[in-house]
Amino acid sequence: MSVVIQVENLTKQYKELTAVDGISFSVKQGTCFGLLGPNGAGKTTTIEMMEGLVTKTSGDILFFGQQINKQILRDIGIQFQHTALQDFLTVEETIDMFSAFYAKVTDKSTLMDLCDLHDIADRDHKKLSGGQKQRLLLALALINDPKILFLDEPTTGLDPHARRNFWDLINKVKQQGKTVVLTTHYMDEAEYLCDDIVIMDKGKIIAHDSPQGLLSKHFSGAIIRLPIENLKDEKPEAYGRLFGENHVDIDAVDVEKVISELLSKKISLAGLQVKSANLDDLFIKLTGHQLSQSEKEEQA
Ligand SMILES: Nc1ncnc2c1ncn2[C@@H]1O[C@H](COP(=O)(O)OP(=O)(O)OP(=O)(O)O)[C@@H](O)[C@H]1O
Repeated sequence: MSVVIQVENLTKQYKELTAVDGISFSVKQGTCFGLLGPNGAGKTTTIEMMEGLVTKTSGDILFFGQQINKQILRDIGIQFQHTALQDFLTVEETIDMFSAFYAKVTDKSTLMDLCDLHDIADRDHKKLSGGQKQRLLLALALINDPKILFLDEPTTGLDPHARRNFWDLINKVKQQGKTVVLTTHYMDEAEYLCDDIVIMDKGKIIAHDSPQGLLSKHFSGAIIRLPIENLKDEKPEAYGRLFGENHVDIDAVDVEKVISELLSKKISLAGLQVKSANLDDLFIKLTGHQLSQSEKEEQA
C-alpha cells in the first residue's frame, strides 16, 4: 500500500504552549487513520495543519511526496464539525450550490445514493435530523471526488443508530479506495472504522498501531472489574486502575489465579465482571483518564 500522507516532526507552538510536539506518522492509501486523545491533546490542531487551515510552526506534511499545493487541495475533502449552510435551501439545492464551486464533481445521483439522501432531497436542510445532516455534510465533503477525506468528530452528538449508519457509509467510502483521516472521541468508532490509530496526549503521540495491535501490545488475558466497595478499607490503586469512581480494573493474565487471590484475602466477588480489553480500557491505561460523556458532548 502506498503512503498518501507523510507527517514528519510536526510542531505547532502557540506562544508558550506546544499544542503539537514533534509528531511523525504516515497514512496509507485506502485506509482509515484515526487520531484519538482527550480534550486538548492536539488532534484538531494536527488535522487542521494537514488540511492546510492552520500554519505549522515546524516539520513537514507531504501528500503523495509533495508539499500541499493547489492540485492537492483539489484532491482533499473535509467534513467540518460545523458547516454554515445557506438558509432556505433543500438538500438537493445545497448539493447543487456546492457543486458549482468545483470544476470536477461527482455525479449527483451517485453521491445522493451513496449518502442515502434521495428520500430527503426536497427537505429544507434546517429540518434534518442530526444523522441526516451529517450525511449531507459528508456528501458535500465528497462532492469533488477527493482522494483523501478528513472527518473531524463526525458522529459526536448522534444517537447510536445514526452513528452505526454513518459508520456503514464511511466503510463504503473506503471501499472506493479513498483514504480517510478521522478524529473521534469514541473508542468503539475508532475500533470499528480505523485500520491504524494514533493516540495523542499533550501534543505527543503516546501509542500508534492497528486497533488489534494496540490491544495485544498493552493487554494479555482479561480485565477483572470489581466494585471498590468490595475492597473495604484497602486502597484500590494497590489492585489496579480506577474505572470511574466506583470500580477498579485488574489486568489478569490468569483470571482464576487473581480470583483465588481475592478470595484468599476475603474480598467479596459480588458484582465482579470479567471482560476483554477494548480501546476504552487502553485509553484509560495510557492517559489515566476516562473520556466522560460530558467531555464527548462538549464537542457537539
Ligand atoms: N488558536 C489557538 N490559540 C492558542 N491555543 C490554541 C489555539 N488552538 C488550540 N489551542 C490550544 O492547543 C491545545 C490543543 O488543542 P486542540 O484543539 O488541537 O486539541 P484537541 O485534541 O482537538 O481537543 P478537543 O478534543 O477538545 O477538540 C489546547 O491546549 C488548546 O487550548
